[in-house]
Amino acid sequence: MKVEAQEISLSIGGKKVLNRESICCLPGKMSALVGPSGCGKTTLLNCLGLLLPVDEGSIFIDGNNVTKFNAASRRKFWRDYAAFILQDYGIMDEETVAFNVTMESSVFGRIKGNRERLTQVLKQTGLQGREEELAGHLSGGEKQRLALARAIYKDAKILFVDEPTASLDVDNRKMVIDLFTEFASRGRTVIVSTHDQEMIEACDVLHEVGKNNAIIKQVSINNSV
Ligand SMILES: Nc1ncnc2c1ncn2[C@@H]1O[C@H](COP(=O)(O)OP(=O)(O)OP(=O)(O)O)[C@@H](O)[C@H]1O
Repeated sequence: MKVEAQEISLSIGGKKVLNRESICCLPGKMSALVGPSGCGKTTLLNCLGLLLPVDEGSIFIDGNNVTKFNAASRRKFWRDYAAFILQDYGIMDEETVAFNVTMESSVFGRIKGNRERLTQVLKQTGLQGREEELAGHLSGGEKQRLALARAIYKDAKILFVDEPTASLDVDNRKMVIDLFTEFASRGRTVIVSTHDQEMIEACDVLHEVGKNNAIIKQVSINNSV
């Protein structure tokens, strides 16, 4: 799905965080939001994912203006089309790893959801065999990979990602970048806020936030899915 912002502005606490920012994120591509700390990457990502309202400008999903979506429409968008990997990971510490991925409770100790797929995504994210562990017992990097496992399990059309490699070592960072690349290669839209040079190099489009909509690198639009 195509995710587009046209000249969006947002002030928070009297400070203009986004100033007429425009961006177009295409399906099948990884789009990076880059720039120095505090330039508004997370804020822009949250606006694109309809987690934050904008003061001015418009957001379009596949050409539909979703700027004024009400709460029910936003919830439907999040449920049916979006997956988020945000800085707090959105992990439920009191629940098991399996629940955090499938979002379905186990019944009498039996894991619900697609068991085969669960096993597959946990393997892909290096969390194999840890289905029954409490998520609260995982390290920061493991929680980050758990959030990734949930997003892959859901196989959402659009993946919104904030600093996905921040707590990861070299091997896990490569694994995460490869997973996003594979996700995009299947026609998914990946939008990632990042400082990570390796992640940036793997992206198809770099959008420098707060710099008059500067696109530093852009793949040929003709190649888009
Ligand atoms: N809820 C908030 N209340 C007050 N100020 C905020 C809030 N959210 C963001 N800001 C401010 O907006 C600016 C942009 O923040 P944002 O988190 O989007 O930047 P960023 O580019 O993602 O930074 P980083 O790379 O450090 O994560 C910052 O100056 C920040 O202090």
